[in-house]
Amino acid sequence: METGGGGNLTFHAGEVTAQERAASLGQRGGTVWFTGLSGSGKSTVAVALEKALVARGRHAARLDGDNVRMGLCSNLGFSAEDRAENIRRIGEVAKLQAEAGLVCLASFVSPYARDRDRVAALHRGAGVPYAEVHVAVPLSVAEARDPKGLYKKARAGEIQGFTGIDDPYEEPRNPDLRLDTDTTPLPEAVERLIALLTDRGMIPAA
Ligand SMILES: Nc1ncnc2c1ncn2[C@@H]1O[C@H](COP(=O)(O)OS(=O)(=O)O)[C@@H](OP(=O)(O)O)[C@H]1O
Ligand SMILES: Nc1ncnc2c1ncn2[C@@H]1O[C@H](COP(=O)(O)OP(=O)(O)O)[C@@H](O)[C@H]1O
Repeated sequence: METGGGGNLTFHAGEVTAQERAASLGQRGGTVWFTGLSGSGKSTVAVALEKALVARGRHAARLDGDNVRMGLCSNLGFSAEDRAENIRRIGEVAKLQAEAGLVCLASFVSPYARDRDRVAALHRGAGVPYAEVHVAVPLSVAEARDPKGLYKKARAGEIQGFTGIDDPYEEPRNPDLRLDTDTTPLPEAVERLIALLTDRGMIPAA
């Protein structure tokens, strides 16, 4: 894999172990990757989970599609190549946050399984806890919600390559959790996520 630096880079390790960091912070941290159609509820669920975690004295941070595309990824569009680069960059940032001991909540459409699998492999290769959550609703539900009016624009031909309309969404084959937000109320989704985070050792049991 191209690593940049013309082969002249050497990783500089720190002297704080993951165990020492976890003891200092009171949690191990990790990445929760939310994937799903626009309007499926990724951001809504991540915001509620972050609030619940912080209320419990846990350390969490969010990375969110629109927000990241306003800064770190402002040079990227929505072609398959740009989406791959978007997810690659965010995967690296999520891993850095998780290695620093945060519970990183990453909410991205991330429609391609290959891009998601790379992020999962990046974390697993470094021994960083990771969970993939499919925030799932039928397209008809996402389109009826249309919180930003984007489906309407896509149907009118004002946006091309919109996921679910004229661009693919590859459903996760084996997610760690599937949340059907048309039938799962938000508080129940948060409870199930806290149980998942605890099970994966990202946060200690209450
Ligand atoms: N063509 C197209 N397809 C999908 N989504 C689009 C598109 N154009 C703009 N938007 C808005 O951008 C948000 C998705 O950005 P992501 O970074 O999550 O996309 S991706 O993971 O790189 O596919 C997405 O945000 P969410 O609605 O929060 O998912 C949309 O608001
Ligand atoms: N149980 C639920 N969980 C999450 N969102 C829900 C739920 N029920 C209704 N919604 C609504 O669905 C919309 C989801 O929008 P958003 O969170 O921005 O989705 P995404 O980040 O996936 O694009 C919001 O308007 C939210 O209020």
